[in-house]
Amino acid sequence: PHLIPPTPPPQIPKPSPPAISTASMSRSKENIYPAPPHYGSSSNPSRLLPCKRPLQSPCPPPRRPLADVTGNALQQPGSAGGVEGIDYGYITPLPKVPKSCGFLLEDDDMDEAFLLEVDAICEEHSRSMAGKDKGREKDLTVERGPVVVAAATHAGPVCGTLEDAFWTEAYAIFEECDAQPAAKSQDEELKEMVEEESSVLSCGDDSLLPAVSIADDCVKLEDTFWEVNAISKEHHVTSSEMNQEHYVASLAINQDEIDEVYVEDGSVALCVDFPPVISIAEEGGEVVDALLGEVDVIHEGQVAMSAAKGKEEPGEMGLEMEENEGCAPRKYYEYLHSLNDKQREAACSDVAVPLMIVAGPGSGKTSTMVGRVLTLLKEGIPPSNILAMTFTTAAASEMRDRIGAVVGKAVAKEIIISTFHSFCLQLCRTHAEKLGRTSEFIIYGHGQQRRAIIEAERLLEHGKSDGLGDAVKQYDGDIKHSFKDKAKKWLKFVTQAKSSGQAPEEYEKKGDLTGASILRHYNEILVSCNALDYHDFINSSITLLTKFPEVYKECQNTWQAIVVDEFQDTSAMQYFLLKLLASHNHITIVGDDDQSIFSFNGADVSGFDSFRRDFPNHKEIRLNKNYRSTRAIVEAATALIHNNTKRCNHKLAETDNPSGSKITVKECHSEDSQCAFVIDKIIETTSSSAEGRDFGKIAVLYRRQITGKAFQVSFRNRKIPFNVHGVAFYRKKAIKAIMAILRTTLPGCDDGPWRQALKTLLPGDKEEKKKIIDHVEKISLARKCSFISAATDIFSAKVSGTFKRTQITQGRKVLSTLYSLSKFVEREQSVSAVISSAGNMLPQQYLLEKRAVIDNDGGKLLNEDNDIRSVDGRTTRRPRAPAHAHCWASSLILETRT
Ligand SMILES: Nc1ncnc2c1ncn2[C@@H]1O[C@H](COP(=O)(O)OP(=O)(O)OP(=O)(O)O)[C@@H](O)[C@H]1O
Repeated sequence: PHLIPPTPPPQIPKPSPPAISTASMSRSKENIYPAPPHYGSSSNPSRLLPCKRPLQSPCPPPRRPLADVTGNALQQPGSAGGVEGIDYGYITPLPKVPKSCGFLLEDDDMDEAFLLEVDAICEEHSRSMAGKDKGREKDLTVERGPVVVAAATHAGPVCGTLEDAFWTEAYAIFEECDAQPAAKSQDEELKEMVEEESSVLSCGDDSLLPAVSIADDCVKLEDTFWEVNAISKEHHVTSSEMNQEHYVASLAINQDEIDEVYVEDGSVALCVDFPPVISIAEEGGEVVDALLGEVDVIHEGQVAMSAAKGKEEPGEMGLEMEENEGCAPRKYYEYLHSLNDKQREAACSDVAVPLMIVAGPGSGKTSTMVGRVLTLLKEGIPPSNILAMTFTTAAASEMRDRIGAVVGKAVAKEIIISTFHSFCLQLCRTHAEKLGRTSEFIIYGHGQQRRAIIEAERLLEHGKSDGLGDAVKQYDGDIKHSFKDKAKKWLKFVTQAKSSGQAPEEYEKKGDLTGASILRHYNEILVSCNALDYHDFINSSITLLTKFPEVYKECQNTWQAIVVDEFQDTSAMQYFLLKLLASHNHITIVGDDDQSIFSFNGADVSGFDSFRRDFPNHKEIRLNKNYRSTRAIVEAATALIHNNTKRCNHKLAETDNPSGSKITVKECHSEDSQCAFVIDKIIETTSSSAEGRDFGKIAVLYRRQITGKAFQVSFRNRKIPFNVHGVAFYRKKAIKAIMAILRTTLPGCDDGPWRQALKTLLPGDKEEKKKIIDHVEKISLARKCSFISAATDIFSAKVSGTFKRTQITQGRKVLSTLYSLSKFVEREQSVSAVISSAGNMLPQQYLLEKRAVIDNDGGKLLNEDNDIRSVDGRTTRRPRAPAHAHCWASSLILETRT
């Protein structure tokens, strides 16, 4: 129907075209958070909340004279840009008028008198309308000319003839609506807020619910809206699909038409002069679930952060809630509010000033760091340009979760929260060719490093013996053993050299020619094996930043702010790297020299002094209050640490916590008595617990892996279920074995994986295998050929002076199995199938070391991957090897996928 308002519509300010560039339609990193919207003078911060899904029927309209209603509410196709011939509802810019209980009259002849009459009828009926026939709002008919009613839902206009009964009914509806606000829920309040401050995308088909409503000031359309559109497109949700699914989407709105009502597929949108709000109404169906999720996340972040922009920095106390209430990103300020004064001061201090936070244990440094990152975001630094360095992946994920809780997961996901090593690894992989490697370079762990050291020793020895003629003589068993004996020492030497960034030339200068030569050979071996070790990650990253200006520039542009956790554990080289990355001064370090635990890895607590020296304009804040421990623990720890004469920061730890029970110190004279004491204590504690035995609340910390093993045996014997934390996935024997087997399938695989694969796959006991491998190594060295070609030669022989015939046959079988696997790899597309095959190759007795152990009473003994671990080689129930192999391979497959 052609809709005509009974009175000239009021002057609705025609919004200017959106000041938005097409670039903003893309989800540009720089512009994720648009400028803050103007939120008016609302005094209730909760009203700033975005309306999340679902937005159902709008707020009930107040009773109003018809003329007013029509006068304010109506939109004509002509005036508002609607498309003729399409039945559409209308948008009422609330709160001027009720949103959708308008009366749309479509008769040219309707004049003022008519309207007065209608008003009179309204008036009349307004006195006698107590609850009749509620819920018939969509079936109304009217007598005196066609009237369109957009009833209390967004169902859209319904035509009919005017009659008294109509008004009675209409007012009955109003009454009903008026009654509702009495019991307003939070959702309703929110909904009401949205209605007041937004326009609603409505539709002309009463079978459709409004799906997306966008409000914007129309002068500057927020990027969020375009993000929603982009996501809709990403999810291939078209408006017609949505209609099929009973959705109306915002897709109908085009950038050029944003200042007008636009209609497509029955949907109508109008932008009015209110803050941007997106609300989503959903009605089942999977089509847009992902979309809704994404929109929610973006929206959360957008609202929090766009509101944060433009806010004044919190004052001395960090917060000026009252003043800023109207535009504060609630969660951010709530978060800051949860911090104590010192923590808040640290979190909110000027982002351009280097900041050092010296924080005692349990003093909320993680909480403060989270606050700091939130402030960086608030200051407009895009999340993807913030680099947070932590020392463990667990710390990284905790931090991300905590940030995500405030700004939303999507934003938190964009922040680079990484360990030093994984950050550097990424950098090295990206620029691997500059380091003389390919991006698939191998990472050498401890075992491989040791072998490379032995190799370096041999090369050194070889160099020395070059002039001696019969080189082979040099490589007899004794010399080889001496290489191995010295390997530990040289590995330490190389580690120290690398963690202090020393090159072979520097040792040469100092006159340490042997050290220089070992280091040089070691580095050359790694280059020729396309490998880097853990220390190389840091050193090579420094090389990239210092020798390649383009890499430096790229990093400067990317990492606009850096936050470092556990600063006390940074090594000299890591510190140097930080200094390079943070030449813009946007750096925050958090740490506590009392908690330095990585000195074995080159950690250098003097980093605090270096920071003070290198960033002279820095600000220093100390957090002393312990929230985590009882007073007894805090005092004992303080007393103990006072004995450390090398401390550079003398901090006084305080706590408001209760004193708690006293600490028991028990001196045990053997490992067994220590285990027995601890287990007795556990049993005593759990037996006296009112909640019944809950072993899960007890933790046992031990200093060395070997002690852990003794505990595991004792726990098994005493039938106490336990988990073991701490063995990294890739350090598990089975995983290492599978990885080595897989590596042998790579072209040009070096000796290490072959050696490990043979060790895994050859039958026999440890000694027997060692003998075979040593012999192969000896031959490979003497012939100057690879390990695998020596092994192939040895096992191809029919007879051997060294080995029994069965051993040769077994060796041949292993090589043939590995060869079959490499052929399989060539034709198999599925990585999972390849990993499974490698897993299935592991011999049974090897797997039994890691078999499932079901305790007599059914209790499970679990390690951190929920894989049940044996502790002493005995089993109570032996699973079949293939099933177990599959289990390990599955873990690896999973790991590979992630
Ligand atoms: N201002 C505060 N008010 C109340 N509790 C707090 C406050 N700050 C931190 N906490 C609580 O103290 C505990 C320790 O906080 P957090 O994990 O941030 O400290 P931490 O310094 O990182 O600890 P650690 O030194 O052990 O790594 C947490 O339970 C946290 O909720």
